[in-house]
Amino acid sequence: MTRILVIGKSGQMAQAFAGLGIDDLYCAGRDEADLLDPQSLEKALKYHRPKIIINAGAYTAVDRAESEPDICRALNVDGPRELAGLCNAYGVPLIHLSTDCVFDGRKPTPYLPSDVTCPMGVYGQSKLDGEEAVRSVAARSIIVRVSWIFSHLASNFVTTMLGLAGSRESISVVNDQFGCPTYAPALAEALVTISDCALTADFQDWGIYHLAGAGEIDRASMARLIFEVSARHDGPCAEVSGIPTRAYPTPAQRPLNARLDMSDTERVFSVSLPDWRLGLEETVRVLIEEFDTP
Ligand SMILES: NC(=O)C1=CN([C@@H]2O[C@H](COP(=O)(O)OP(=O)(O)OC[C@H]3O[C@@H](n4cnc5c(N)ncnc54)[C@H](OP(=O)(O)O)[C@@H]3O)[C@@H](O)[C@H]2O)C=CC1
Ligand SMILES: Cc1cn([C@H]2C[C@H](O)[C@@H](COP(=O)(O)OP(=O)(O)O[C@H]3O[C@@H](C)C(=O)[C@@H](O)[C@H]3O)O2)c(=O)[nH]c1=O
Ligand SMILES: [Mg+2]
Repeated sequence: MTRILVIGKSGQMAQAFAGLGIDDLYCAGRDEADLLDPQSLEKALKYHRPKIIINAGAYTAVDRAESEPDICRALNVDGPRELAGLCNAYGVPLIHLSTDCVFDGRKPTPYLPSDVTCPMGVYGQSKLDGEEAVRSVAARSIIVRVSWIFSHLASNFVTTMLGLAGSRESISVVNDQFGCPTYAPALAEALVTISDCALTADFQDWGIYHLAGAGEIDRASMARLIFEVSARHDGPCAEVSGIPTRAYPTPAQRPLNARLDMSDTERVFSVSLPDWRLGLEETVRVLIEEFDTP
């Protein structure tokens, strides 16, 4: 029996869910549940008859989205809308993941779920439109905005930094983008707790929530910490020189302030994530073991 059906199999969060080793949690890859093919979604829903669905499928290439808006919107807006419609029809609540990129980062303090959104790029706009599509279609949905996910499971800022250090002595990294890094396995565990809460008979608190690792940092300091941990494990290291975002132009702009206020999530679900640095230790240790294994 499938209690929790996760949309996604090979992605970072999907792998983190699979890694929890929960018997009645099933991760469906796009061969089985394709966000671009509503019929396959319905087939998966009918087959697994889940109590709840977590959508971990998405288009996540922030820069590439600027030149591929159609596929980005198909995956982040149209797919979630179809999924939400099916969840409604079959009476299944939906947990949908979103991002700090729905904000423009101008707020000086951490963002509340109720703060005004203003995405700065195609990815952020698509995630915001996806949130609205899900909320308007599914009577029982929880949008969880997360940020700066990392792990040993897929490409992310930590793997990028360690990879670059293999061939460079010094790396320039932006020091004016602040956020809350989030360890994928800890996030997956917390999302299962949120699912369990949502499945209790008297749960009514559907809506938008924020969830990210405890502790905030800028990207350059995060890179330095990555190399500090790596040095302790005899892994690759590089000097980090902090630069302003305007000196590192990218196709898509990221919010300078990506920090999320998680107090609603703590209050409603009694869930919070541990300090992200604990996850960094584990991530770097495993990655270096993998480098060293012939
Ligand atoms: N990574 C980050 O830093 C952040 C991510 N998020 C959000 O978290 C969620 C998970 O992100 P993450 O795990 O990092 O993303 P990944 O890019 O690692 O994984 C993307 C997932 O999307 C799935 N997918 C792609 N195309 C389709 C399709 N046609 N049908 C079904 N599934 C498809 C992939 O499926 P398959 O398994 O079949 O390959 C894969 O599992 C997303 O909603 C993202 O927006 C929010 C903030 C930060
Ligand atoms: C590789 C590199 C990046 N950077 C900057 C670019 C960018 O502003 C920042 C982070 O780069 P990345 O491309 O790794 O991270 P990015 O893919 O933008 O991460 C985002 O992904 C999406 C999916 C989200 O939803 C966000 O929460 C966020 O996690 O670091 C440097 O300054 N120097 C470098 O050498
Ligand atoms: Mg990226």
